[in-house]
Amino acid sequence: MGPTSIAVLGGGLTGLSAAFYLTRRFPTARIAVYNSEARFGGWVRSDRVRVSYTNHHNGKLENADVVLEAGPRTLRPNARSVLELIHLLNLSSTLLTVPKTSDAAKNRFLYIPEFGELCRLPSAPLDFLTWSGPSRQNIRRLLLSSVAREPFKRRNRRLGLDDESVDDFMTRRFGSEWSRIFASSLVHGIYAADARRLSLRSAFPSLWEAEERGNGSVVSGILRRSPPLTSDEEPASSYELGNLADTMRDVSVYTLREGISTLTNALVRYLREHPNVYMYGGVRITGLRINPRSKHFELITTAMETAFPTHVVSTLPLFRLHGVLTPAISLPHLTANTYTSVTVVNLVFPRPPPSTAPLHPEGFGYLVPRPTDGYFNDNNRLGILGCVFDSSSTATQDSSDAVVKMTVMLGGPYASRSLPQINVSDLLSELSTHLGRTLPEPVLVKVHHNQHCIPLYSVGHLQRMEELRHVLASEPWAGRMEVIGAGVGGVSVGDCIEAGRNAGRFWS
Ligand SMILES: C=Cc1c2[nH]c(c1C)Cc1[nH]c(c(CCC(=O)O)c1C)Cc1[nH]c(c(C)c1CCC(=O)O)Cc1[nH]c(c(C)c1C=C)C2
Repeated sequence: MGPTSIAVLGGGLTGLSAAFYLTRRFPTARIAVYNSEARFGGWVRSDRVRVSYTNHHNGKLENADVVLEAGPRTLRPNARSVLELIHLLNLSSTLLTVPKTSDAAKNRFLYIPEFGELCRLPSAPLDFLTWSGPSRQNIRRLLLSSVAREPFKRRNRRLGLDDESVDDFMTRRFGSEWSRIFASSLVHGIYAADARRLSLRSAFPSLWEAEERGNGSVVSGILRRSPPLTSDEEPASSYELGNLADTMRDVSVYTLREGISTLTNALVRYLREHPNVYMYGGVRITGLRINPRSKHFELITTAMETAFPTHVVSTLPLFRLHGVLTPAISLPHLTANTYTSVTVVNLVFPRPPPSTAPLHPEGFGYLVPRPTDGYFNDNNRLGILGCVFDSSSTATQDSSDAVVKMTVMLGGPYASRSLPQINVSDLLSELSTHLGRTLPEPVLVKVHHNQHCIPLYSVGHLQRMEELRHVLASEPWAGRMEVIGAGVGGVSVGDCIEAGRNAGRFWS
């Protein structure tokens, strides 16, 4: 029987996207979205904030309205699911794009404490010829020697190995120093996690495939032409993009005028206006069971009588779903992964006059690799994972360019340091060391502690999720409940929306 009443558990990006596409797929079904917080949107949180301060150079009172993000801040144009949603929700006019040729797109930095300065990463192979900066020899040695030697290294994947950590994979192919510096930084920027614990096949499946394609060499595999679409990939033509494919030509990243929340707010508006959709904000799920005789779902919440949906889409973090299931119907592997917590600190500074040095080089920002002796030493006291130079890419959101905004991310694998209490003067002093200049007093500091915001896919995650899907397809679930979202299959905005887009695809 097709769904007549669908419960969507979770009102973050995945839950809202799922509800949106379910209204299109099952226009007559009753759809209820349950969100534990009164505010929908989950980790996506953009705020427009007014800052007022006295300009010390001319004594004038200055005002600026700036958009600050507590979660994702820029989007990549290759995620078609995001573009489709922007098109379908009529948000194209709010797009702000960053061209591939801009400094924000080309200049990415690492802060490697041993080198004591920001090191720009090459953005193209020919960059090595014109590359400048005091650390270039060190980076060139590290980057080039390992990458150039890799194709000549013998195949060294152990027979029968079906997953390993990102760090083990990178060390095997490129060496331990390369892995510690580059792989750990990349993993900090995406997963805010320890590369020694993250599953390569879940986080970077294309590298695993490249190694196979390159007969053991990742570099050769990348240089070889990619295979055609795999059977579970959607052809580009199945997305309704309007003219967004053209708009996104030569775009590196993009955002929306009022920030990424523009998307979640528009979804909430659409769903609230839809007659068959019921939005329950500030309502927690406390229990989910299946009546053994009728086989109907029984959903117990903090707000209302028990609900009896015919179908359920759970977008809850897996450990939360585990907490609401009765033991009789518990599902496998829901507690196998831990979730990472990230403290996000938005900083707004007055822009220094043009005659003085800028606060930071133009660019995307920088990442800090794992310290040589791990996460529990004193080299990175505050547990800084990286810093984004927001003004380089999203200044067009703001009412004035008299201010500079940046965001520092802390915590993740430095677990014990990701505490909500941040000592701002310690933070500024550490950032000043990274940037090689003394930062002025910020005119605004905003701290968000994102507790358990990103799942850490441990080795074997893909296999475990396959087993979970298998159990959900059999009795008593019989395919009537789907478990989707960042906890299962991909942490990016595109992955979350894609998962929502596919919700209920096989219900008829
Ligand atoms: C709250 C902090 C987050 C950290 N990672 C993510 C969030 C929301 C999720 C994430 N970040 C990136 C990706 C890659 C795919 C994508 O959709 O772009 C994902 C899933 C990459 C990324 N990391 C940072 C930025 C600004 C971007 C996007 C732009 C780009 O790749 O050019 C910065 C950053 N994020 C985190 C840290 C520690 C960090 C540090 C500078 C954790």
